[in-house]
Amino acid sequence: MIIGIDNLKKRYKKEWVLKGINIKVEAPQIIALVGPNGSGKTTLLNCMTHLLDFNEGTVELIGKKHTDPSIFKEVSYLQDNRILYGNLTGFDHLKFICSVQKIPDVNIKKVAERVGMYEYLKKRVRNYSLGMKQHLLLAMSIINEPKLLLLDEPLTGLDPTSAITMRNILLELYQEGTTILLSSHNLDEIDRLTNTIYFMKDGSILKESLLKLNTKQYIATLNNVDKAKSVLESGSIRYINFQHNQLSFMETDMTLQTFIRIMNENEIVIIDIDKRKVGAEQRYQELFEGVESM
Ligand SMILES: Nc1ncnc2c1ncn2[C@@H]1O[C@H](COP(=O)(O)OP(=O)(O)OP(=O)(O)O)[C@@H](O)[C@H]1O
Repeated sequence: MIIGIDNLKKRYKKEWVLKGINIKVEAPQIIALVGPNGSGKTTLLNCMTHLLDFNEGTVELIGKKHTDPSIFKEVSYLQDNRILYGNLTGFDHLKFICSVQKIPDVNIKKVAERVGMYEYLKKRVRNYSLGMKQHLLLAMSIINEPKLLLLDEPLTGLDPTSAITMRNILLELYQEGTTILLSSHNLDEIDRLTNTIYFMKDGSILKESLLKLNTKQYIATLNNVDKAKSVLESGSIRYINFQHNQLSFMETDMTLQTFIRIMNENEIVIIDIDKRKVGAEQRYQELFEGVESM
């Protein structure tokens, strides 16, 4: 098991901020953790990596209990607010990791080239821009060639070129067999990286998250949406409310042919029908911005 999280619960004083998280990952994947501010993403990553204790549940990473210190040979965590030392160079930071983890120094040059920070490797970190710091943090996270890479908001502060570099590196690592779990608010980037998204809200992973993205969604404009809704509800067919005269449905819930047949049988006129692929942004809006789901 690469990630095995079972009923993880965490509270701060009386407030439960993780309310029973379950995640199972058995083969390499890229997974995105998406949710509004305060939904519990950082807390979850911190609990997984034993930076925080939790109240209930278990966490297993790379087949070992998360408290086993030996996991950090194979698991890396790029934290959101990780502290770097201004007076040290990028090289010093990487060298430190190499000595602690007994990684050969030749990896420093290799990783610096890979993330595009070779030119400023010997500069002091206090002279780095936000994006340069993010490069260094990424280099520090991948120098051990981890099997599992956890990243909290890795795209913060990156210009478009750096974001592309980051994306390409993550995709390469995935192809080499690394599992990646990242939190991000950048839904366009997430769409380019993966269609496996866990949507988090108030400390839980939403069940709707299990819907695979990139399935087709149809949006139908109808002469009588209310009637269409009650017909679909009576057949327990899932739909999504849209504008006042539109509703939409996923092809996984009902084929287009079935929809047309049901509308015809009930004398509902289909004025227009549009098709699109469901991306992360749209799914986010449906889940968090009040576009109702049944
Ligand atoms: N040290 C703490 N003490 C008390 N409550 C905390 C603490 N850290 C986080 N919280 C609370 O836990 C909840 C989850 O916070 P968390 O930082 O995990 O959310 P997040 O999804 O990572 O948010 P963001 O997208 O803003 O980074 C929030 O309600 C937050 O206020």
